[in-house]
Amino acid sequence: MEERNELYPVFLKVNKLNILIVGGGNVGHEKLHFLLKSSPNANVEVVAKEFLPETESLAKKHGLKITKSRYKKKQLKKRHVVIAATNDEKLNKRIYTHAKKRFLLANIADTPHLCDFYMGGIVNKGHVKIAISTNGKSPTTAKRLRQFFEEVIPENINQMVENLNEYRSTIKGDFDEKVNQMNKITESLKAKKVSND
Ligand SMILES: C[C@@]1(CC(=O)O)c2cc3[nH]c(cc4nc(cc5[nH]c(cc(n2)[C@H]1CCC(=O)O)[C@@](C)(CC(=O)O)[C@@H]5CCC(=O)O)C(CC(=O)O)=C4CCC(=O)O)c(CCC(=O)O)c3CC(=O)O
Ligand SMILES: NC(=O)C1=CN([C@@H]2O[C@H](COP(=O)(O)OP(=O)(O)OC[C@H]3O[C@@H](n4cnc5c(N)ncnc54)[C@H](O)[C@@H]3O)[C@@H](O)[C@H]2O)C=CC1
Repeated sequence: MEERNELYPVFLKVNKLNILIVGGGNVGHEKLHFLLKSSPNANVEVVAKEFLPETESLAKKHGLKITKSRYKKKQLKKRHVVIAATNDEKLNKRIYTHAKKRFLLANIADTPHLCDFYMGGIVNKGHVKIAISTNGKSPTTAKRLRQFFEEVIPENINQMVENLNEYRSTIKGDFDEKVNQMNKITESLKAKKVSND
C-alpha cells in the first residue's frame, strides 16, 4: 500500500512554551528565522559556541536571549522543546538522549529519525495559517507548496474570517443551528459540491 503521512499537525502557542535551540550556524539560524517569522513572540533561547552576525541581530530584534557557551545538559531544564542544530553529530544525538530522559519534544537537524516533530512549510494570511509537511521526504516540495499557496490564497481572506466570526456571534440557537447557518451562508464558496467535511 502507498505510504501516507501519519504526522498529526498542531498549532503551538510558542509564546507560552520554553524553547531551546542549540547551534548558531546556518541551520540554527534558519530554524530561528522560520520560528520567528511565524511566531514573532516565540519564547526561545539559542545556545552556541559561535553565532552568525545575522542570528545575533535577529535575536536582538525580537528581544531574545542568546548564550555563547558549549551545550550543557542542565540547559534543558525547564524547557518544553529542544532543537539541536550543531555541526557535531554525536552531540546532536546526545542532546536527543538527554531530551528523551526529560520527556521534551526534540527536533534534531538533518536526522529525521531523531525528530519528535518536523518544522513545516508555513503559509500565513492574517488569522489563517496552513502548515505543510511532506513527511520529511522533500523539504523543497514543502517550500514550493508554501510559495504556491502564498500566491493563490487571497490577501483579504482574513476579511472573510473576521466577518464570519462576527456573524457567528449574532446567530441564536443551539450548536446544530449555528453549524447549519454557517454552512448555509458559505455554501456558495464551494466550487463544486463534494462532501460536507
Ligand atoms: C525533516 C525536516 C526537519 C525539520 O526541520 O523539522 C527537514 C530535513 C531536511 N531538510 C533538508 C534540506 C533542505 N531543507 C529545506 C527547507 C526547509 N526544510 C523544512 C523542513 C524540514 N526539513 C523537515 C521536514 C518537513 C517536511 O515534512 O516536509 C522547511 C519546510 C521548514 C523549516 O526548515 O523550518 C524549510 C522550507 C521553509 C520554507 O521555505 O517555507 C531546503 C530547501 C531550501 O532551503 O531551499 C533544503 C535543501 C534541499 C533538499 O535537500 O531537499 C535536508 C537534507 C540535508 C542535506 O542536504 O543533507 C534534511 C534532512 C533529511 O531529509 O534527511
Ligand atoms: N548548512 C546547511 O545548509 C546544512 C547543514 N546540515 C547539517 O546541519 C548541521 C548544522 O549545520 P550548520 O548550521 O551549517 O553548521 P555550522 O558549522 O554553520 O554551525 C554549527 C553551530 O554549532 C555550534 N556548536 C558546535 N559545537 C557546539 C557545542 N558543543 N555547544 C554549543 N554549540 C556548538 C557552533 O558554535 C555553530 O554555531 C550539520 O550537521 C550539517 O551537516 C544539513 C543540511 C543543510
